[in-house]
Amino acid sequence: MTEANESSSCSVTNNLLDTDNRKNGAVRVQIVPSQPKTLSHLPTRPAVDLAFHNLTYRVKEGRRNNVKTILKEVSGRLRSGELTAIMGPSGAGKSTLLNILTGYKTTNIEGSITMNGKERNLSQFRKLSAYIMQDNQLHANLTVEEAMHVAASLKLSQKVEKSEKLHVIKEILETLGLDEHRPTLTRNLSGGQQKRLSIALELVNNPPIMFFDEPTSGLDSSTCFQCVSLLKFLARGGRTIICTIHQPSARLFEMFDQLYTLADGQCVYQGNTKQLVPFLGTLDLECPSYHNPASYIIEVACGEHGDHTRKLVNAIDNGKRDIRGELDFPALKNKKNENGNANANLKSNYDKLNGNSNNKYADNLNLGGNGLLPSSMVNDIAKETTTETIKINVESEKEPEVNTALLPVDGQLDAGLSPERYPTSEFHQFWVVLKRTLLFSRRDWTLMYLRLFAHILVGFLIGALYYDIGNDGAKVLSNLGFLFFNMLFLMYTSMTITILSFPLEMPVLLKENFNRWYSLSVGLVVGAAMNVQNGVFLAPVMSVPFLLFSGFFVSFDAIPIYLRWITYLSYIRYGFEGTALATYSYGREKLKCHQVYCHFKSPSTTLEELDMLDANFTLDIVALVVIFVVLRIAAFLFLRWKLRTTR
Ligand SMILES: Nc1ncnc2c1ncn2[C@@H]1O[C@H](COP(=O)(O)OP(=O)(O)OP(=O)(O)O)[C@@H](O)[C@H]1O
Repeated sequence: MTEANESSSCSVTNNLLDTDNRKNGAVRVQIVPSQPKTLSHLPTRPAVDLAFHNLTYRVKEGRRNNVKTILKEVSGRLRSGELTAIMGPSGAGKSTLLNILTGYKTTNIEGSITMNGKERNLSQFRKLSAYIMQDNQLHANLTVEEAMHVAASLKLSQKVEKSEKLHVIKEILETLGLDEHRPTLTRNLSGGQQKRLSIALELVNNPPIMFFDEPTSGLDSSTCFQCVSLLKFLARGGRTIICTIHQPSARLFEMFDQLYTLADGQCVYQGNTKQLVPFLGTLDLECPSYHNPASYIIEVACGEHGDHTRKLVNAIDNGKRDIRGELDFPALKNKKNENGNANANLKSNYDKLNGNSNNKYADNLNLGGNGLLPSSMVNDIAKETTTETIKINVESEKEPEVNTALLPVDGQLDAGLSPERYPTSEFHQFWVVLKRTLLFSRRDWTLMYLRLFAHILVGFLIGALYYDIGNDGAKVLSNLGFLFFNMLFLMYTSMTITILSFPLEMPVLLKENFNRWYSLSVGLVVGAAMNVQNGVFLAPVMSVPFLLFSGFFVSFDAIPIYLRWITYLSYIRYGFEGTALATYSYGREKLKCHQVYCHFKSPSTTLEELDMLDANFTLDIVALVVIFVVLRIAAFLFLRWKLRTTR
C-alpha cells in the first residue's frame, strides 16, 4: 500500500497517520474518531453465543398430509462479535432457519438450540434478541424522533429517567447518522435510512443478538455497503449479528466474518468467509479467477458444477464443523504444496474484483454527506476489514470503542433483564401506544380529514332532508328512518376504515409484538379506544343478517318463531331499540299534527307498532356492552390465531 493511499483514506475522518512509528515495514495508525461512537448509555446486556444441534424442521403438505423435511439435521454456531451471513439458493431453507433461530417458528422442530452452551429459554431469548424484517415495518406518519421516543418509552423500563432515555436516543441517532433526520417523517426517509431507523428502534434496549432478513434488499450497491458496515459495527460491539443474504457482491461478501451456507436444507459450508475458496479447493471445487466466491458457492449449492452437495455436507459434517483457519481442513496443506497457495487464489479473487485498490472504501466515505452512514464509521469498518490485506497494525488501545454495553460471553444471561415479560406495565404500554395512534391518526390525511369532510357533508345533507320533522306526528316513519340511517352511517364508516387499515397495521403489530414492545391486548384496546378497529372480525359478516333482524324492516311479531333468536344477537336491534325508546318513550307528550288523521300522534303508538312497548332501555345498553366485550374477545382470539398461523 502506498503512503498516498493511506493518507487519502485516513484524512477524510481526521485519522492521524503516525508516520514516525514505522517498524519492519509495518505502519502504525492512530485512529481518532471524529465523533463519539460509544453506545455506553445503553442498558448492559450479556454477549450471547447461539448454537443449534441436529435441527430438523418438517411441515405437512397437501390433503394427505405428506411430510416435507425442510431442514435436515443441521447444526451450527453463531458467535458474539461476529457478523454472520446465512446464504443459499432459493428454497434452501434460509428463511426457515432464521425463523426458527429467532423463535418466530416454534412448532414441528426437532433438535436443540443453546445460548452460551445452555438450553435456550425462549422467553429469555426473546428479551435478548431483535428481529429486523425485510420490509422495515415503520409507522409512516411518525418522525424519526417520535418513533425513537415511542421505542424508548416501550422498550426501556419505566424506572429509567427521562433524561437517560433522551441520552440513549441521542447516542443511537448520532451513531447511526440519523441525528440530522430527527424531524423527518419516516415515509420520507430513503431506503437505507429506513433500514437504519429500524435498527435504531431495536437498538434502544441493546439486544445482544440481532437477526436481519435480507437487510440489503432494495438498496443500491453503496447503500448496501453502508448497511453491512453498520451491521459489522454492531457486531464489533460484541453482538451476535445474523442475516440472510441472497447473493452479495465480492466486496460485500468480504465484509462478513462468518458464512453459513445451506443447500436443500443441509449445511454445505460453515466458517470464515476468507476460508471458503481454499476449503472448496480441497474438494476439487476451484473458484475461477475473477469469480465472486459468494456466487460460486451458490452455483455449487445449486448443482451448476455437478452434484457436490453430499460431498460438501459430509466435509462440513452438516454444520458440526466450523472452518475458522487453515488448520480446520488439513487437506488444504497437501493441495497447497501441489498447486501453490490456495489462499492466494482467494486474495487474488478479491483483489481483481475490487480493482486491487487499497483505498477501495474511500469512495464510500464521500457518501457520508448524504447521511447514509457517518463517514468515520465507514472508515473504521473499512480500516478493520482492510487491516489484514494491507498489513496495517492498528494500535489496539486506540481502536474506536464501538460499544461497551455488553458483558463477556460468560456473563449471566439474565443480567440487566427484568423478570417480567415486558419492560413496562400494561397501563404504560396502553398510554404510549394510544398517544402514538392519536398522533398518526391526526397526520393521516385520508383517515382524519376525508372522514371529517364526509361526516360534515352527510350531516348537512340529512339536516336539510329531515329538518324540523322530529315533532311532526305525520312524519314519524321518516323520523324512524333518520334514526336508523344515523346508526348505519356511523357503523359503516368506522367499519370501512377498519377493514382498510387493519391489514396495513397488522405487520407492524406483528413486528412490535414479536420484539416485545407491548402485549397483543394493548394493540386491541387501543383499536377499541380509537373506534377504528371495531367489528374487524364479526361486523362485516354479521351486519347484513343483523340488519334484517333489527326490528326496523320486520317487527318482532312478524318474524318466524324459529328465527327470533337472531334478533337477540343483533347489536343493530339494541342500538335501534335504544334510540327509538330514547326518542318516543319516557312519557313523551303527543306530537303536533296538522292532518285530519294522525296515526302516530301518540308516541306510544309508534312503540307499539315497533313491538317496543315492553322494551327496556337499560337492557339495551347492557346488551350492547356485552356484545362489545364478546366481539373484542373474539377479535383478540382471531388476532392471536392469525399471528400464529402467519409464522
Ligand atoms: N409451510 C410450508 N409448507 C410447505 N413448504 C414450505 C413451507 N415453508 C417452507 N416451505 C418450503 O421449504 C423450502 C425452504 O423455504 P425457505 O423460505 O426457508 O427458503 P429460502 O432459502 O429462504 O428461499 P428464498 O431465498 O427464495 O426466500 C422451500 O422449498 C419452501 O417451498
